[in-house]
This record gives sequence, C-alpha cells and structure tokens, in this order.
Amino acid sequence: MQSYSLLAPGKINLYLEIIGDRRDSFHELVMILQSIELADRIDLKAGDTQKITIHCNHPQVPTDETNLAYRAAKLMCDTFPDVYANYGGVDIAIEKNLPVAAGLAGGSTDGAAVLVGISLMWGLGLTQPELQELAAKLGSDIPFCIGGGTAIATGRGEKLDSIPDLDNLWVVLAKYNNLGVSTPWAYRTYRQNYNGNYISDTAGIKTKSDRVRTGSLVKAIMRKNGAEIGNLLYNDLEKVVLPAYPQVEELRTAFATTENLGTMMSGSGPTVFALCASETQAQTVAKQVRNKMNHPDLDFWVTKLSSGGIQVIG
Ligand SMILES: C[C@@](CO)(OP(=O)(O)O)[C@H](O)COP(=O)(O)OP(=O)(O)OC[C@H]1O[C@@H](n2ccc(N)nc2=O)[C@H](O)[C@@H]1O
Ligand SMILES: Nc1ncnc2c1ncn2[C@@H]1O[C@H](COP(=O)(O)OP(=O)(O)O)[C@@H](O)[C@H]1O
Repeated sequence: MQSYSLLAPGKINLYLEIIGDRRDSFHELVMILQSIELADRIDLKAGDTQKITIHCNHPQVPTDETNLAYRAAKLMCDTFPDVYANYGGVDIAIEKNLPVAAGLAGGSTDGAAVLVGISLMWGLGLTQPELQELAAKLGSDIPFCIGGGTAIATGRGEKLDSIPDLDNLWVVLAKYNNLGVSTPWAYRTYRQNYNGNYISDTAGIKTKSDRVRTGSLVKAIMRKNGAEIGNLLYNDLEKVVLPAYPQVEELRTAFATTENLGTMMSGSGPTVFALCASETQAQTVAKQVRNKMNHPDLDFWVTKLSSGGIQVIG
C-alpha cells in the first residue's frame, strides 16, 4: 500500500524521579509512563520526488528538518537507503490535536508514528523491539510511544518494562495555550539546583543513595486502585517548573481543591492533570477549575487513559 493513516497518542507521567546525572548530559530516570486517548493523526504517503515533506495544521509546529516526524523519516531513509530509492520520497501530514510543548510527548509520538508507518509502507516488517531501537536514536520518550500503554521507563527513559495496562481511569488536562516549557531547560535547571543530591558515582552515573519509591505505585496499578494511584503520583521536575511558572502552580492548586484521585504536572510541563474515576467526575473537575481560574488562555481536555500505542487506522 502507498499510504497509511495512524493515530499517535500522547502520554502523561504518573511518576518521574530523577535518580542520577549522567556523563552523556542526560539524567538517569525512573518513570511510569501512561498513554492517553487524546492523539495526533498522521497521514503518510509516498512522495513523487526523493524528498521528505511535512504539512501541519498547527502554526507552532515546525515543518522543517527539526520536526521529529521529519527526523524519523530521515532516519528510515538513511537506515534503508536501497528501499528508499525504490519508493521515492515521503509525504507526511500531521493533524495536531495534542497541545505543543506541553509535557505530553507530542513531537515524540508523531516521530514514533512515522517509524511505524514507514516500516509498513515500505514492507520492512520491523518488529516492535527493532522499531524501539531506532526510536531511541531520536529521543528518550519515543520508544515508549511506539507500544504505549502503561510502562516503567528507566535509563534516560528509553529502557521499558511493561506492567499491566491501566485504562479504567479518566484524566483532565489543562494548559495555558500561550505557554510552553522547554524540556532541555527543565533538566538543565534541575541539574543547576539539585546536583548536590547525588552522592555515589558508578559507571559514569552519579546516583542518589535512597531507594526509588515506584514499588507502591506499581502495586496500586496492578490492583487498578485509582485512589492509591492518585495518592502516589510524583514528578521531580515540578521542583523547577512550578517556582519558575507561578501560574502553573496556581493551576495545580486549583485542581487540588476539587474532588479527584490526584493531581500532578506531566513531564517537563506545563500541562497539569487530574486523574479521575469516571468521565462524569472528569467533566465536573474541568468545569470547576475553569470557573475558578476564569482565564481566557486556559485550555482543557477530558480524555481516558489508554492501553494502546501507535495505531494504524487506514
Ligand atoms: C520530560 C519527559 C518525561 O517523559 O517528557 P516531556 O515533558 O518532554 O514530554 C522526557 O524525559 C523527555 O524526553 P524527550 O522529550 O524524548 O527528550 P530528549 O529529546 O531525549 O531530550 C531532550 C533534552 O532533555 C534532557 N534530558 C532528557 C531526558 C533525560 N533522561 N535526561 C535529560 O537530561 C537533555 O538535555 C536532552 O538534550
Ligand atoms: N511533530 C511535532 N509536534 C510538536 N512539536 C514538535 C514536533 N516536532 C518538533 N517539535 C518541536 O518540539 C518542541 C516540543 O514540543 P512537544 O514535543 O509537543 O513537547 P514535549 O517535549 O513537552 O512533549 C516544540 O516547541 C516544537 O518546536
């Protein structure tokens, strides 16, 4: 087939602990990543000339070689040059439904969809581990985006262990539409302020000596116990993003005054989310926070947690 349409879901971080600083300029992490149903749509087709082209309906998304979808296509062209020569260029249309620079892996999931789509379009038959190995070359969150669901991510975020998928809960997302947080800035600021927390140095990684606290959250996820999961949400990057963006802290406080399972910033932010037991609860939380904040630039989404990653829809 010469064209494919794919859904590229976003993610939230149920847990993000920075446990070390690495010599390769990345941080050593323990995360629990969770797909959501809110997704971009990617339409791929073979181009007429040996070129990669990107179209996107969102003005803040670059359509040049910095787009992660472009970089994913380029990686496939460079890795399989003979196949590329037979198929001509790649034409990519991105329908952006995920907010941009939001901590929801918007660019990463588009890149993941392009890897999956090109593998199908060129008949490469790459397996999930093979796709994830390619994905790790593009960004730390991209291997997760391929398979999605619920996973423990370690290393810089690219080493994945699946745990039973959580798809029985709902989530409200809120983000100021004129505010984005740069992921490199968030980690750099963390390094500047919290580097002293690391005490041992093994194999080029300075690590904290105290134990990672994901155990109880994993158990709560296995039991699908929403109340426990909500109590155990955690994100180290809140320590740098909330003080620098008081309006995000205010939003988080507004969420905390409503009836939900738990609230947290996702990834490097600035999206704040609340986990909810049902769609009705999620709609009520969104309405209450919208009324309380009464801010024209604040956008809300109600979506469900999802067990799926990149999905081929046509
Ligand atoms: C913070 C998280 C949480 O899931 O997501 P987002 O908020 O971006 O969605 C991820 O760690 C983001 O992963 P991703 O967006 O793929 O980051 P990358 O492109 O690999 O890295 C961007 C930059 O962030 C810093 N970085 C990233 C990952 C990591 N483990 N340590 C780091 O220090 C590095 O400075 C790196 O150059
Ligand atoms: N396909 C893409 N979708 C969105 N942003 C992209 C994409 N490719 C590159 N970018 C760039 O990546 C930056 C971070 O956006 P995004 O991936 O949505 O956020 P995050 O890393 O917080 O999850 C954007 O400001 C944009 O310049």
